[in-house]
Amino acid sequence: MLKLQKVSLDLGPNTIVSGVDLQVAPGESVCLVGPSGCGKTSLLRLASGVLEATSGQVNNHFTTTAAVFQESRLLPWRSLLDNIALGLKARGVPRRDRLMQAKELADQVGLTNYHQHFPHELSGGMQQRVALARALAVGADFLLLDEPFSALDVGLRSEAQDLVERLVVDQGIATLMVTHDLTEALRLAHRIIVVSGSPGTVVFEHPVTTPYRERSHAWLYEEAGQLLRQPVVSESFLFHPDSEVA
Ligand SMILES: Nc1ncnc2c1ncn2[C@@H]1O[C@H](COP(=O)(O)OP(=O)(O)OP(=O)(O)O)[C@@H](O)[C@H]1O
Repeated sequence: MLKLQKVSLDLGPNTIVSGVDLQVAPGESVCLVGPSGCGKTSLLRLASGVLEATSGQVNNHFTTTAAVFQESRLLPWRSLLDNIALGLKARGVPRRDRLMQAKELADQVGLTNYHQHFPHELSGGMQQRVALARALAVGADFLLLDEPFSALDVGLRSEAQDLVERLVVDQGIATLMVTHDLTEALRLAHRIIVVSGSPGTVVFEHPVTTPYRERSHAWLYEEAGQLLRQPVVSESFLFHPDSEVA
């Protein structure tokens, strides 16, 4: 369980987030959405322990937390398998064992035929899957995902979302994911949290109760439309239906 209670963060003279309460339960998938600069990434960094709250409490009771970012941050001079196995190396796992585990993970994320490829030989979507496999290699039970698919085109993004869905549904891995895309959040989340303002505060929460298998494209767009009808949501997406020119 991750629990943020009344968390505020000052960086230099600026208050970045203020009075944020946020929880992620074991196996739960939570998406943070909101306008640029409202403090979503800062909340992930607070959750990971990279940043310390100025006030309030951050308690992360997950055993192993791993993060995947917008850019895959792979080591360009290492093969796909070595990149996946990086965290295992740091933990002193012998080379044979870590390569075996890396192979299994590469297969799990659909990269069976690319074991010896280097990052520059992989597409952006493949690189993000390697980054996910690397997070899984260390046995993460909690994944922090910071817009991991925003640079991908529609097809690759959909494949990557499938993978995260499987991690959540089949393996019960908890996730806290930042995305600018409301349909992505609706597809992957058990709960959506809208952060807005400066400093950022939680302005809206939306539980997504529809089972994953029933979240069709039509449903996603209808549901996103419904959500955007709530002024607090549309305002945080800087979308003002009433002011649109006919
Ligand atoms: N190290 C820092 N020092 C001072 N201000 C910072 C620092 N890092 C971030 N900020 C400021 O904190 C605010 C929130 O940044 P953050 O990256 O958390 O927002 P975000 O919601 O994730 O934005 P985006 O959606 O554009 O990625 C921004 O105004 C940013 O300029």
